[in-house]
Amino acid sequence: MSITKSDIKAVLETITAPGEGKSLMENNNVTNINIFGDEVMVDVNISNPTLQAKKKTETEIEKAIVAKYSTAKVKVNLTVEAKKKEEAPKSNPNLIKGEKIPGIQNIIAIASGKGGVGKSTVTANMAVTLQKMGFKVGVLDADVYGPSMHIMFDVAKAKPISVNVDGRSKMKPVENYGIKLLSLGFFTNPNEAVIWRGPMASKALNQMIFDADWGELDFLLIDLPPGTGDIHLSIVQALPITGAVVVSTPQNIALADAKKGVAMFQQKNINVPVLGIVENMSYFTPAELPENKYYIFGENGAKHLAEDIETAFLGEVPLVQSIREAGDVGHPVALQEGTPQEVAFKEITKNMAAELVKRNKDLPPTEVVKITTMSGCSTK
Ligand SMILES: Nc1ncnc2c1ncn2[C@@H]1O[C@H](COP(=O)(O)OP(=O)(O)OP(=O)(O)O)[C@@H](O)[C@H]1O
Repeated sequence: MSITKSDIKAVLETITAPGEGKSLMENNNVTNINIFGDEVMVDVNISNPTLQAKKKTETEIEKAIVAKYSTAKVKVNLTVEAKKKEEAPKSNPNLIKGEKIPGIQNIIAIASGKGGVGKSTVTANMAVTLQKMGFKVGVLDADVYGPSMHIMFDVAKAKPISVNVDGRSKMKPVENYGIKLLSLGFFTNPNEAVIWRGPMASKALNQMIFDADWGELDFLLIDLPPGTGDIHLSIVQALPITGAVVVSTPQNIALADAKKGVAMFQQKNINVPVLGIVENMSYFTPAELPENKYYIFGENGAKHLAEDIETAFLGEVPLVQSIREAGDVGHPVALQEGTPQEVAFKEITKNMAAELVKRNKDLPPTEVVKITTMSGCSTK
């Protein structure tokens, strides 16, 4: 039986180049196919210049064709050419346009300048609240320093399985409380310290986004690592983020770092809209004195910061024991009904969604940020 071009096209329909999101055929990566008897020559152009991406694409093409047509002698001519950047609209010269990830409507990054301010707690509870509002929600734990989302969702021992989607093998997110979750924590040994460098982290995250079976999502929340270093730039560089939420306590030292976090997203070459600031641990309320408020870390600090830097203030979360306990046992407080904590997260989430609607009306989609000169994050 002789091999035809349409046979080869059908095989190439099942392969995706790393980071492209669509099959080689759908994405117009295949520029030419020539067949002489058993010899099959495929010309492919991809936009990811890493050696790994090139090797992976070549090998997958060869393997897939030979698996179907065992006598085929396959030659892949692979070239790399970054896709041309669309011009930003004239009225908004600083904005970067971009491509969305198929099936995922909004990617929200949750960040904090300082560590331990409750970024993961806010992410988990915002995810639960969005799910209760009827949205389809996914969470990606990108905290390279200490992933915790698998614990907060009570799936610490789970491992994502591999599933076949349209002939392609994909990672299936673990699900609990109706929320899909992928975490770097699923792939690391809890007893071993893992040092992720920027390019490694963004590669792992790329896979967790593009090679995962997220299905249709209204929201994908990304729990970023604390801080504003190179690793953040690598992550932001790898993903088309719709908007960012910055979490801070009212304490001066945390606020100074939160300001840096906001500034990072607002950098000209990153340009991710900041949807607002959440103030966590605003005041302490003991369970036995629910009317009392003790402003341990200062009062209204994040509210004032939001005013200063003209960013929305999304709301405050009190410091209460039940929030910590709920996180530890893997049952976020937002799952409760009618408690002050649940109401606080509902308010914050509604405000975030309102800011997002404004953002989506006013701005074009954010492009995967392209940074070429930043030291230590040479992922491209
Ligand atoms: N409002 C709150 N009330 C009580 N405990 C809280 C509150 N917010 C967070 N915590 C607790 O504080 C600790 C740190 O919170 P969390 O892990 O969410 O912070 P983080 O900013 O994500 O930390 P990291 O910098 O390690 O990523 C956790 O034990 C959490 O349960």
